Amino acid sequence: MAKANSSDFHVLMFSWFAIGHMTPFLHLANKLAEKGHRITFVLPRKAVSQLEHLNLYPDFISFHPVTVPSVTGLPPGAETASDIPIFLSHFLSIAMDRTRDQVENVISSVKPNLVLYDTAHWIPEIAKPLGIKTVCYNVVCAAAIAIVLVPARNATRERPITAAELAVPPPGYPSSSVVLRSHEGQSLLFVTNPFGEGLTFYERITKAMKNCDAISMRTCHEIEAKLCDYIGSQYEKPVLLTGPVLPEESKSVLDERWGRWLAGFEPGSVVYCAFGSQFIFEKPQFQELLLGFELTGLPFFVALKPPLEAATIEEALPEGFEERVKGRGVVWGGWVQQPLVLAHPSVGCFVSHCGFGSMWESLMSDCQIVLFPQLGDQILNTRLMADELKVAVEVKREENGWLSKENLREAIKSVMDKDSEVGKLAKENHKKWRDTINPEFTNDYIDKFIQRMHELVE
Ligand SMILES: O=c1ccn([C@@H]2O[C@H](COP(=O)(O)OP(=O)(O)O[C@H]3OC[C@@H](O)[C@H](O)[C@H]3O)[C@@H](O)[C@H]2O)c(=O)[nH]1
Ligand SMILES: [O-]c1cc(O)cc2[o+]c(-c3ccc(O)cc3)c(O[C@@H]3O[C@H](CO)[C@@H](O)[C@H](O)[C@H]3O)cc12
Repeated sequence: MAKANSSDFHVLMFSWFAIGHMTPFLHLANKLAEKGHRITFVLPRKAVSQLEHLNLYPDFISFHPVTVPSVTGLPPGAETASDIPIFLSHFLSIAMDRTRDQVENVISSVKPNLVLYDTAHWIPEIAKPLGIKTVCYNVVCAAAIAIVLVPARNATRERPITAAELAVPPPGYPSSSVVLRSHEGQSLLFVTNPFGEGLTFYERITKAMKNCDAISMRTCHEIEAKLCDYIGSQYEKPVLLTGPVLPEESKSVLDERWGRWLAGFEPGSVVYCAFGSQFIFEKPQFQELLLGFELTGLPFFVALKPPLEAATIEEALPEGFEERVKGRGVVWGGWVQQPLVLAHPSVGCFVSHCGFGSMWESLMSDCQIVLFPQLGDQILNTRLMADELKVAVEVKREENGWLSKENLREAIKSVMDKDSEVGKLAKENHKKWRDTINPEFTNDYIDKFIQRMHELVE
């Protein structure tokens, strides 16, 4: 490929069919577009309308929809991970692989300078013969890759990884604090389960990283330097960091009904809770969580999917809950504009699963942060936030993983009570990090990333 300036540099993006992946890819597309690059963003048809409002540069970023084929095991109409329970992700990855011909056609006709992708391990097989460079862009923390998705683990289908193995980091892993506690290895056992035809999750992601020209990550040296270096040495590849990549502006305003409701409370008093685009609670845990919010006595705004055993939020609420919290608590089963909710002056606390997207959004907000991680990578994000940066509090679990309403209340109180030492410390540390990750800092990361991306294609 010929040398290209920003104005004629064309990037094609193709990420895992999940809102938690496509959203950070699109944030990066916006930053590249801001500096004159053109982007073709290939994504499931249905996701176009879900993400359109985040496209800040429609003249530079074109969405190219692909048709997600029907696959046995995948519910009809499912196109992204939000449409399915997590245990069906394997079928979605089969569907993703079956879009290969469509993706190949777009790549051949667009002839981008570079393809940025994740999960679709076959992208380099298409791009390389056309002389197009590829970058595998990871939107989970570096720790989540380094702890299991590296050649040093040498996991195979025939010899699935065990919880005991996962309790010990791989040889050379450079952190003693961002690790899994003994029972937490369980949450990563899925990596040697099938994830696409003839492949495990481990094989798929390690292949995606082995075949690319460079690995990229949505993180920064200031938080994960050693882990990024470890990944670079494991794969023997250059590692390009993009930094946190969050939009500074938004095209939308907060829905009037939430804006009006939140405005009825004191500044910094409302507790907001959300668990990302995929996670679904079981009903008993869902109800206990709500009872925990009730116990705090604080106003709260909970945005969660209805639990597994219920079709609607209303039918899943604890007995008498609605009357008891009337006027100070809302439980909403649909999508909310999370970044705008976090930016609302009345919101003072964010209770989350610590998905990587929510992690960065919480770090950039003014809110106190309470974490209750559910899946493997979220546990490591929580270690970063609560143990390394000390900006958040993790809710204590019972031995069996259960979150009690009392423990949730304690965690929230510990950051929201004016006189709490824990709360003061978290607030101070949080402020330091928010000040560090300022627009100049994030812009420098993007400039460096762009420079290295251009060097790669020269
Ligand atoms: O109601 C909602 C829920 C979520 N969101 C947005 O959806 C995104 C969710 O992404 P998260 O990474 O936090 O969480 P998800 O669980 O959806 O993502 C998943 O895939 C990406 C990984 O990095 C995460 O760690 C993993 O949990 C965030 O940007 C959040 O602001 C909303 O805007 N409204
Ligand atoms: O839970 C996870 C623990 C871990 O150590 C690593 C990952 O990595 C990824 C990942 C996915 C795709 C990539 O290209 C790179 C990394 C994880 O992603 C989540 O996997 C789920 C699989 O069931 C999927 O449903 C979800 O949408 C992905 O965000 C998780 C871990």
